[in-house]
Amino acid sequence: IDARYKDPKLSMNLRMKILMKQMSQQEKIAQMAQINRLEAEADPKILRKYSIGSLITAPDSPPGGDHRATAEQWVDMVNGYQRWSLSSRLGIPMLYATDSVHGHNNLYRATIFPHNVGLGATRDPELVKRIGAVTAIETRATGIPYVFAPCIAVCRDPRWGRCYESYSEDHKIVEQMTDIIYGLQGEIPPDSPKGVPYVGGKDKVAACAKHFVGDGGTTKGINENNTVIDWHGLLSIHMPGYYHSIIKGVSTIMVSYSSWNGQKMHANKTLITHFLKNTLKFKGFVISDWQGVDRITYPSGSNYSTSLLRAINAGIDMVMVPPNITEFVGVITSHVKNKLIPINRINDAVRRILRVKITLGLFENPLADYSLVDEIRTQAHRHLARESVRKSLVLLKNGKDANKPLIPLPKKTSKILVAGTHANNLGLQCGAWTITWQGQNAHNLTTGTTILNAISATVDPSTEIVYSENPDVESLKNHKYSYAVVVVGEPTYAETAGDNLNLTIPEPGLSTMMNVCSRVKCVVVLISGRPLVVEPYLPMMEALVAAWLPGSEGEGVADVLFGEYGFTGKLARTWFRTVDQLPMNVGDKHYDPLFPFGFGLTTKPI
Ligand SMILES: OC[C@@H]1[C@@H](O)[C@H](O)[C@@H](O)c2nc(CNc3ccccc3)cn21
Repeated sequence: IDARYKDPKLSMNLRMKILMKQMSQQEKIAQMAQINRLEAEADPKILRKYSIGSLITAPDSPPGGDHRATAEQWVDMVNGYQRWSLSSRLGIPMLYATDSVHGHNNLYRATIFPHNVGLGATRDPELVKRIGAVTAIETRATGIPYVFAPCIAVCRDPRWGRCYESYSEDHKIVEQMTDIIYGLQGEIPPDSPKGVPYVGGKDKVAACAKHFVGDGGTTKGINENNTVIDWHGLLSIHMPGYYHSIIKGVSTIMVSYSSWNGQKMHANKTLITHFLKNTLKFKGFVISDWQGVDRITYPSGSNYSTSLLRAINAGIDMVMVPPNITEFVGVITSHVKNKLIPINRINDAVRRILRVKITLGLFENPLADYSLVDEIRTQAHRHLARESVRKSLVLLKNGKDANKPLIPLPKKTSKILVAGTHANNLGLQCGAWTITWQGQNAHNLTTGTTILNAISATVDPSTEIVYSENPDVESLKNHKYSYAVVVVGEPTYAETAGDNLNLTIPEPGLSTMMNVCSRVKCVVVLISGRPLVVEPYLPMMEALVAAWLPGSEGEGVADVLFGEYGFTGKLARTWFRTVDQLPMNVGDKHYDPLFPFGFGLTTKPI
């Protein structure tokens, strides 16, 4: 074995050449697989037998299945797999991946940031870059060098279950927010060749711009469905985020489950190879989504061999969770033998994968250590998340009489009511992709500060706080509350589970809001992944705040409610009146929103 490919003193191209020359065809093909870590857990020897390219922490599979696993346990788990990979013939390190889409959200105690819908409302790319840097540190602290972020979808219909993963309906905001890549990967040096992946250091991670392309433009927001739009529309709305990500050195790009004008993206050679690789000169690797190859056919997996042939020839370099590694290698080997997949397609894919691994320094530092575990959930990280929450909240109404604003709320008063399902529930305020894929309606899902905790910590000690998730009408008669904070909103949801055609405020939150606000001067804090139907209830609200999915640092909500800081957030999404107006986006000819794109009342800090 000529092991000089492990020598960081050699050039990237020389190292790749030396390595590829020695790789068997089977070892090349196995590099194109990203297997579910549970497959390797069941039979770790496959990591020695095949030179498997990558492993994924499928959502809901923390170390030992323990959702409260410590950072050290994550490091030990990742290193365990890596040692098996290093014991393979050529010892090519595997690339371990996870979804850190709003902080390292699979890690218990990690700092959880607002989901992208809130970050778009901050209009602050510099803030988002800092969020990327913290996310990289907390992810690397667990030994993981690759994340499936940022999602740069341009959500054009809030009925889409993933709309909260999109920064905005306006591609210009999405383009700006690709600055998160500088935080995740490090700032690409100015003399770097365009389109080439860049990762700058052991506290940085390889990023993944997703989901290519048009994921946010499907009909009625139906997840994984069809995006009907002409070439100009696709290029001007859904594509610009990818130019900007590539210029900023993004290492990988994930393909969308959706179709463009009836053609599955996972089989679209024109867009993946001719446009992304040849026209935009993207030099990192293209990865499928989970079973995205299987879903080329309906039912999923009904003709895996054909799906795999079409996906690889379309230009996909790495396949996320093939059914099993043996079949994956077998099927592709036979397609190559039968001249259905050209060997230079395999070589192109492997070169791209190795380029990212070498850029990451994975060969010289394949094993992680505990050196960053004390960087998790530091005060500095919590303060950044709290700042993000403050800047993401949008004040939509402040006073039935605009001359008598309710916010900033007085800290010192006799008695206040805090009500609502979302007032004291960390799981609900973080949303999905938190500890578990779908998230959980659980108070102590992870560590953090609920909105109730934050209010209690902010008001004057002499102020009495009454907390009731859903106060009964009796208790509201002859009340003595100076005002009420009513925190209600959506359940947690991910992907198709979040598709919703009516977008009403769910019960019991709606009733709680009506019971309280018809009797007590109230500010409603809406915890949601998108705009919801509020027009009929506006008159009874004294004030209304869109808080989106703020994450673990609930103090950011109290900070602006009580005037520690002023409201500055601006809508990054049009707030419709009724769902039959949808889709309705800024710039449309017929535009009659309840609150327009860019709307947001401001307040002065006290
Ligand atoms: O988690 C990996 C990817 C994620 O990065 C994509 O954005 C998303 O489309 C996506 N969906 C799944 C499928 N969901 C799943 C949930 C729990 C266990 C296994 C798979 C995986 N992934």
